[in-house]
Amino acid sequence: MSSEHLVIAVDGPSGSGKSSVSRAAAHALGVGYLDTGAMYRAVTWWCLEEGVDLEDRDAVAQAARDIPLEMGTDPSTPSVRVSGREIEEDIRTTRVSEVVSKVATNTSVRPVLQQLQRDLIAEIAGRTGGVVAEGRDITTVVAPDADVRVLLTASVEARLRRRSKELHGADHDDAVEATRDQIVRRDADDSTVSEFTEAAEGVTLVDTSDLDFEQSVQALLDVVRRVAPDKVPA
Ligand SMILES: Nc1ncnc2c1ncn2[C@@H]1O[C@H](COP(=O)(O)OP(=O)(O)OP(=O)(O)O)[C@@H](O)[C@H]1O
Ligand SMILES: Nc1ccn([C@H]2C[C@H](O)[C@@H](COP(=O)(O)O)O2)c(=O)n1
Repeated sequence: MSSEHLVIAVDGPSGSGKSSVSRAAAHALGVGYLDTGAMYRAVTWWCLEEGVDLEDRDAVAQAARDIPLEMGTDPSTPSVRVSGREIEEDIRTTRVSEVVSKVATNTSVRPVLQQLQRDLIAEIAGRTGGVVAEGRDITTVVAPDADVRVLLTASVEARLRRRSKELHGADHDDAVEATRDQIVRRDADDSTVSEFTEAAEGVTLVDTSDLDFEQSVQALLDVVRRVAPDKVPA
């Protein structure tokens, strides 16, 4: 990327650790953070609140244009606001998770949010000296010219175990099965509109299947320091 600021793009499948690892890396680097999945979730939440039919593609695209959305960009205090109301917790509920792919696979919505994400990436990077932006299409569509582009992945088994621990506090077989829809079905739906299973040209693959959380953060930071040493804040 031609700007003087450090732009890091991270994509990956559900439960790979994109959000938590990207947030920790942004914190370590002292730069801003953008969770683009939270933007699809916020539009979904707003449509449910406003009674917009998620099957009505044009109405949902209009909602994506109209939503009074404010994305928090401090990696230590994630925040998503709509009309001034904090909805960070509301957008993580099963009610939203179950249907968010309907919004994310709406090809009239995607260009609206993608442009908003490009604008936010430029604004955050200018304000904080850099940004880690994560999602499914950041390395390929939103910021293909980012300084550092990483596909953060992990095996389906590892991702199911992680999400299962997060949602159910356990990773025994029943809990893992209860989590399958959140990982496998959602990835299948989402991958119809974005490529996040294989690293595109120039994108570094980081497989965290056998890494713990701290090691995953370190692996991402290692790539950043190797690929863009001159832009890493002192
Ligand atoms: N390397 C790791 N080892 C163990 N647990 C991890 C690791 N990376 C992330 N986690 C944990 O896995 C869970 C899922 O991580 P996270 O929410 O960051 O994934 P994600 O890729 O952003 O998922 P989604 O796209 O569905 O939001 C979290 O509880 C997180 O703390
Ligand atoms: N750049 C992005 C970010 C997210 N999505 C989709 C994938 C999910 O269906 C939904 C929520 O994402 P999550 O919070 O689970 O990472 O949004 C996308 O299509 N493109």
